[in-house]
Amino acid sequence: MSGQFRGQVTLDGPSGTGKSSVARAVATQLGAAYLDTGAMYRAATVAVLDAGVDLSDAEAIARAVSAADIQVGTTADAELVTVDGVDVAERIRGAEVTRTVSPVSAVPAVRRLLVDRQRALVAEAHAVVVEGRDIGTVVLPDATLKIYLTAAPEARAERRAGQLGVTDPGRIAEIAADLRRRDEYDSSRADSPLRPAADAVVVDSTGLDREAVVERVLELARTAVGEPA
Ligand SMILES: Nc1ncnc2c1ncn2[C@@H]1O[C@H](COP(=O)(O)OP(=O)(O)O)[C@@H](O)[C@H]1O
Ligand SMILES: Nc1ccn([C@@H]2O[C@H](COP(=O)(O)OP(=O)(O)O)[C@@H](O)[C@H]2O)c(=O)n1
Repeated sequence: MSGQFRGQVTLDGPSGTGKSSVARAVATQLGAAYLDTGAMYRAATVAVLDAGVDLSDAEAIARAVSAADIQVGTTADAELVTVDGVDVAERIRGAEVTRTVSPVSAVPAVRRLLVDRQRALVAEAHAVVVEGRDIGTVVLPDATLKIYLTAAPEARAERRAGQLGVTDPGRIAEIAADLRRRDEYDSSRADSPLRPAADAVVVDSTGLDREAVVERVLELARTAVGEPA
């Protein structure tokens, strides 16, 4: 970038495609803020689990989320996630939250609440990279650049297994089944389903390493603001 980047870059896509790692690197390179909206839905899930509400009761879920003080950081180099003042950065990555997050995030009142907060956080930044499932379609429909990241299911399961330090083939197959279940849930919900925005650039990361994906997104960002790629 010759000057300072100003604008919004959105990264949506299924689990394990590289959204978080790519978004963080791109934000750092652009000198932009970074928002992990998945961490917000995961933190909301912590609040729901701790409130002990019935997971089939959408109203009770929404009440628990709106009663909680959920804070997330907006810088790429440190993960700050708290619920009612308690650091939950590790807990939100655990199996219990991962299993429960899709039903919680399918509740429309939860989405309204968190989308409002996402827009407020983004409004504070001159440049921002935001990752999630509905950022290009719903949260920031006028973003400067929209990326929809995909990768073959096997690659995604292997990456997630690598991240968790899992090598056992049986466990890798379970991880693949979990990813599939969550993606189906996220793609088929009525409110803000996972899908590419009409004007998103689809980037398939299957045969690319992380650095190549980051470079591709940076090129697209330079082009989007009228600089030579
Ligand atoms: N292009 C890539 N090739 C191989 N591994 C990757 C690539 N992009 C990301 N990874 C790794 O895959 C894992 C999952 O990436 P992550 O960014 O958490 O994905 P997501 O946010 O989409 O779930 C991480 O360990 C990350 O370092
Ligand atoms: N903008 C978003 C971001 C996440 N989510 C939900 O939150 C879950 C966790 O998101 P995440 O980005 O942390 O998930 P991973 O890609 O890291 O597995 C997703 O499976 C969705 O159910 C959402 O509904 N909308």
